[in-house]
Amino acid sequence: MKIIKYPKREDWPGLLTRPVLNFKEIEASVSPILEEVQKHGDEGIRRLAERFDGVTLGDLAFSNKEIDDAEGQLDEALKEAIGQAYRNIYLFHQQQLTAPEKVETMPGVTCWRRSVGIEKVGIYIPGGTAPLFSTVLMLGIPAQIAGSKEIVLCTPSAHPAILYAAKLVGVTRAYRIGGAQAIAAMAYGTESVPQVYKIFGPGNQYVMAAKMLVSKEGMAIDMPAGPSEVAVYADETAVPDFVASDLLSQAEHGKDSQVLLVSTSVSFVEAVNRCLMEQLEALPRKDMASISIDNSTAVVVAHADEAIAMLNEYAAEHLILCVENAEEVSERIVNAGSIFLGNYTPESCGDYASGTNHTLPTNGYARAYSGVSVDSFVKKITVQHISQQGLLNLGPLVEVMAEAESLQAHKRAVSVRLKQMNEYNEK
Ligand SMILES: NC(=O)c1ccc[n+]([C@@H]2O[C@H](COP(=O)([O-])OP(=O)(O)OC[C@H]3O[C@@H](n4cnc5c(N)ncnc54)[C@H](O)[C@@H]3O)[C@@H](O)[C@H]2O)c1
Ligand SMILES: N[C@H](CO)Cc1c[nH]c[nH+]1
Ligand SMILES: [Zn+2]
Repeated sequence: MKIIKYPKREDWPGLLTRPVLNFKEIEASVSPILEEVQKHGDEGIRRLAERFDGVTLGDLAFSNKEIDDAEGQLDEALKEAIGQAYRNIYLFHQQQLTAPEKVETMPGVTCWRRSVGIEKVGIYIPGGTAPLFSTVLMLGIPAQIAGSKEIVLCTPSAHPAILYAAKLVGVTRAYRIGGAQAIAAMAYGTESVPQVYKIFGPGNQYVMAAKMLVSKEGMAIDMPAGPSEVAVYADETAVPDFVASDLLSQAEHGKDSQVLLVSTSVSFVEAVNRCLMEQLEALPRKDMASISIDNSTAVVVAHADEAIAMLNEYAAEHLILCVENAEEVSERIVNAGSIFLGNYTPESCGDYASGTNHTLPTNGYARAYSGVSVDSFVKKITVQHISQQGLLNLGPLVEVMAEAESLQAHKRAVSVRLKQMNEYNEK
């Protein structure tokens, strides 16, 4: 792990830049993929799957039989774990649905908002390096709670746990399509894949770039959720072995994942680094090969205030606070996707089963975006009702405002009603 001690303030931006993402280059390779699907539909998808996944696709959709048979291929312990994760995630997300409250802004003028599930949603489930069936729960459960009628799933992996989870969350159609071509299929629609109204889900840099490109063309997306990352802020109350394990857990997502440790203690950082090396060496050879710590950095700062300023500038997807008074410190964090407090709250628990959502903004987007929630799957429609008395109260001031904007037809829509009410009252 690279260790940087007491960097100058002006060096922070360079230090905190996610090093591997060059959006211009990635977009240039993703644009032709989108075009191929737009022009050639299913055939384009098949060609791209051969090229990028090395597979020859027959039917693009998983059959009902494949989905039904998936359950039989999972052992009981995994099914039970998925079941408990489902219940925790459901419980946490269900609280996010709030009942509409009617507000009387003036006597006789009532306004409220209704939440309506987006009817057709597309969820992308990463499966290039690992079959992330937990993501099916993270996207499917809020879609279910929101009341989305059509849930289309795309993934490059045919792992039975993905298909089993898809059935649990009520996916209507599932397709064996991965990468940017999956995003294109759901954005434009093809002979087999229906076009959706909003696309959700994390993925590698190609998937994330594809989502951003189709969003420029008007497709709604949840957020830019690319390669996973974690920042840990730890002091001497933290356990170096635990911190090292958290850093490795996100480095495991791929070579483009970045992990960052911030601390005010040089000796603590060095202890974490030793643990990191020991843990890496203890891994079986095949796992060792898949974890890269090339993008791991530890920064030692002089003061807690500086650490908090740095973390707010970095805006991590996941932020673990293993410091004294972690909850108080968390109140000072304004940019992060999801925060984990204390020595016994590993990020892995949020990744799978504590209840919160693991689809979160990466690459600094946590400055402006939230992670996925039920809100991401609903539209809020405002409704209002004005009684005759309400129009008598509100109408005259609308007439004044419309007149001032030189919009006579707007004014008339009020005047015609006020006039009718006056005539009626005079009779
Ligand atoms: N931010 C989040 O909330 C979050 C959550 C879970 C996972 N993730 C991230 O999701 C990612 C999963 O990545 P993955 O690769 O395992 O699976 P993936 O499903 O995202 O991508 C695999 C697909 O990428 C395409 N591809 C591969 N090489 C390509 C190339 N050179 N050009 C164009 N397309 C190419 C292939 O078609 C393949 O099907 C990881 O980076 C992980 O960190 C993020
Ligand atoms: N850490 C990933 C991004 O939040 C989610 C995940 C899925 N499986 C394991 N981890
Ligand atoms: Zn993870």
